[in-house]
Amino acid sequence: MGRTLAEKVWEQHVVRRAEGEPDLLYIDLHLIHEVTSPQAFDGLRMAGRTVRRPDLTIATEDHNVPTLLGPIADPVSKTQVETLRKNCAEFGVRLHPMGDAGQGVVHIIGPQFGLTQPGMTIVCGDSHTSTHGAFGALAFGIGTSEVEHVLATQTLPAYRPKTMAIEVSGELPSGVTAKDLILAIIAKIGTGGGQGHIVEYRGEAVRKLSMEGRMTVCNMSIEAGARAGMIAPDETTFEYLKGRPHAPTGEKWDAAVAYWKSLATDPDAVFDTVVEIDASTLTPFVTWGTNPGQGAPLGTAVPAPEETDDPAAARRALEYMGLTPGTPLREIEVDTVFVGSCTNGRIEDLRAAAEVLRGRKVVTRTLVVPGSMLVKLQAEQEGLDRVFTAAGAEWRTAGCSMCLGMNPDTLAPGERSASTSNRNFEGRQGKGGRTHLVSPAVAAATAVTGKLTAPADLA
Ligand SMILES: CC(C)[C@H](C(=O)O)[C@@H](O)C(=O)O
Ligand code: SF4
Repeated sequence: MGRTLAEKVWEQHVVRRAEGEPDLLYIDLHLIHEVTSPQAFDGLRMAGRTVRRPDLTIATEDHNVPTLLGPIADPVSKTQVETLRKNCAEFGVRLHPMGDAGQGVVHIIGPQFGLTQPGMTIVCGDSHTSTHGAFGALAFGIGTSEVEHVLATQTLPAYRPKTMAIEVSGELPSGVTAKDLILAIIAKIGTGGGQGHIVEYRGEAVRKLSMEGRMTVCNMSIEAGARAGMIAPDETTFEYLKGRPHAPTGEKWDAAVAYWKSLATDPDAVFDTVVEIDASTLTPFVTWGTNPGQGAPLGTAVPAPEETDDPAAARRALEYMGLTPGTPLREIEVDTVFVGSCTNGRIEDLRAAAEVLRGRKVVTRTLVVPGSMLVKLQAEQEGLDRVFTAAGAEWRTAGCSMCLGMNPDTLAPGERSASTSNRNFEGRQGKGGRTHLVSPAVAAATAVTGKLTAPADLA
C-alpha cells in the first residue's frame, strides 16, 4: 500500500522504534523564542549538558518585543528577552535579536531564510509551528520539557498521529483568500476536528495557493486541533525556495528537488479520515465568537446559539463578544484593525491590505505590523508603508504584536478588533478585548468603514 506525505517524512526520521514506546524522531530544525525556552536552557545547565546541534537551532525575539522603537518597558518581557540573549550566547545558538535585519516572528523567519524545507522535521516550543508544513515539512509545536530534550539530543520521542486529508476541490472565487478557506474549514470540522491527526491539505484550490497562502492555511491547523498540517511540495514550493540563503545550490539543489518530488502522497495511499470542501462555494469568512471555529460567511448574521453545534459555548461567546443573534455581521462595528502575525504578516498579506487602502482613509486605529524585518524592508521598497501611513494606519516594526497580549500592542477592555491573527480567545489581545478573525483584505476594508467589510463592498 502506498504511503502519505506525512508517513514518508515520519518514517524517514525514525532513529529508534520499540514495541509499546513512542518513536524517537530525528529533528532537522529547532526554532526557539523567548517565551518557551528559558526553563529548557535552565534544565540543560543543571544537567551539565550542551546543545547537541547549535547549527540546527535558531532563535528569534518575537512575542515580547515592542513594535515601536525603544527599550522594553515591561519587566517580565524584558527578563524573557534578556534571558534568551544570555542563553543563546552561552550555548552558541544563532539569535536574531530585536532590531536585527533577520529578526521576526519565528514562523516567518524560518521560511524566509530557506531554513524550512520539504521533508524536514521541524519543531518549536510554539503551537503555530504547523505553519512550516506548507513546505511539505513535518512541523509541530512542543512543550518546554521537549524543547530541552531536543536541545540536548536533537531527537524527540513521539507517537505517530493518524492522517487526515482535507480535499479542497474547485477554485477560490476572486476576493476569497487562504484565510477565508482555513476559517471555513475550521468552522466546518470544529476546533477539535483535527485532533490526533496530521492534516494534509490537498486538491485543486490548495495547489493554486501561493506559498504565503499555504502558510496561512497550515498555520491554523492547530486551531482545528490537528498535530500538524502539511501540503505536498511542488513547483510553487521550489520556486519560493530557490536562491534563499539556506536553500541548496547547484547539484545539491537538483538532488533535493528530486527527493522532494518523491514525498507526495502515493495515489493508492489511504488516509484515516477524509474531509471534503468545495472552494468555489466560499465567500469572505469572519469569526463571531471566542474560538476560531465560531465563524460564518461575512454575508450572514450572528447566529442564534441554538443553531450552532454547541449552544452553551455560543451563548457564552456572544455574551463576551457583546453580540445579539440576528445582527448582520456587516453591521458589527470595530475600533481597531490589526494586520500582522505569523498567520498573515507576510509580504503578500501586506500587499493585499495595501491594495485596499491605497487612496483611502482608515476610520479605526489600524496597526500594520510586518511579520519580520525582511518583510518590513521589502514592503518599504515597494512603497507599501507609505500607502499605509497615507491612509492613516500605523506602520510598525516586526513582532507578534497584537496577536497576543504579551507586548504593548493590546486592546483595552471592551474594545473590538478585526484581526488577521489566528486566535480569538477571551482576552487574547488584551483583557476584555473582543476579536474577529479576518483576512488581510477584509481587515483593510473594515478599517475604511469601521464595520466588518469585504473589499467588494467598498464603493
Ligand atoms: C507563547 C506561545 C507558547 C504561544 C503558542 O504556543 O502558540 C503563542 O505563540 C500563541 O500563539 O499563543
Ligand atoms: S504571531 Fe501570534 S500565533 Fe504567531 S507565534 Fe506570535 S503569538 Fe503565536
